[in-house]
Amino acid sequence: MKIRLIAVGTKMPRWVEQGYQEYAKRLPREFSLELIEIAPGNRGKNADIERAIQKEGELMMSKIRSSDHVVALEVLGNPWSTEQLAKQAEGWQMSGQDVALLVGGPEGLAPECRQRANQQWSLSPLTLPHPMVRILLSEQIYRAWSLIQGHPYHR
Ligand SMILES: C[S@@+](CC[C@H](N)C(=O)[O-])C[C@H]1O[C@@H](n2cnc3c(N)ncnc32)[C@H](O)[C@@H]1O
Repeated sequence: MKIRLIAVGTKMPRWVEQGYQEYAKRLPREFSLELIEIAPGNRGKNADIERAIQKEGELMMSKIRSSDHVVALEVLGNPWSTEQLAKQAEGWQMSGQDVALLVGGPEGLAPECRQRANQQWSLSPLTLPHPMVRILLSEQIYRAWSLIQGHPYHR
């Protein structure tokens, strides 16, 4: 199974890239995590925010494959425990589908991306900054893999 993290935001600070890579690089090929960055829409002075979200949504949709199992990261999504996440991940593996995890920009995901999602996953009831979401995701995906494998990382 390949997991693709499709996330709004480019040119992240080094600590974000390092934090994300720290866990993503530990995953094996058969449970790999790949990051696809979506350029944020224009939010400059007098910018049309609706247009920015729409543009992000179009770009994100162009990266999702018709065969993907799509999981939208949402504050109000399902608050899976690590054990529940590991069960979900086993189900994703058994389905034979690749997985697309969607992370939105400052105002969240575009409506068509929300509609395309097969599941919604919440990392916390807190609204998190999207760079931090990437790092938490790579750590939790690695933790779920560790749990499935019986690897000592997850105790
Ligand atoms: C700054 S947040 C957007 C906040 C926006 N008001 C919303 O409700 O979606 C940017 C993105 O990070 C992700 N995100 C933020 N907090 C999250 C959480 N607690 N659980 C899951 N995803 C979260 C979502 O994908 C969101 O679209």
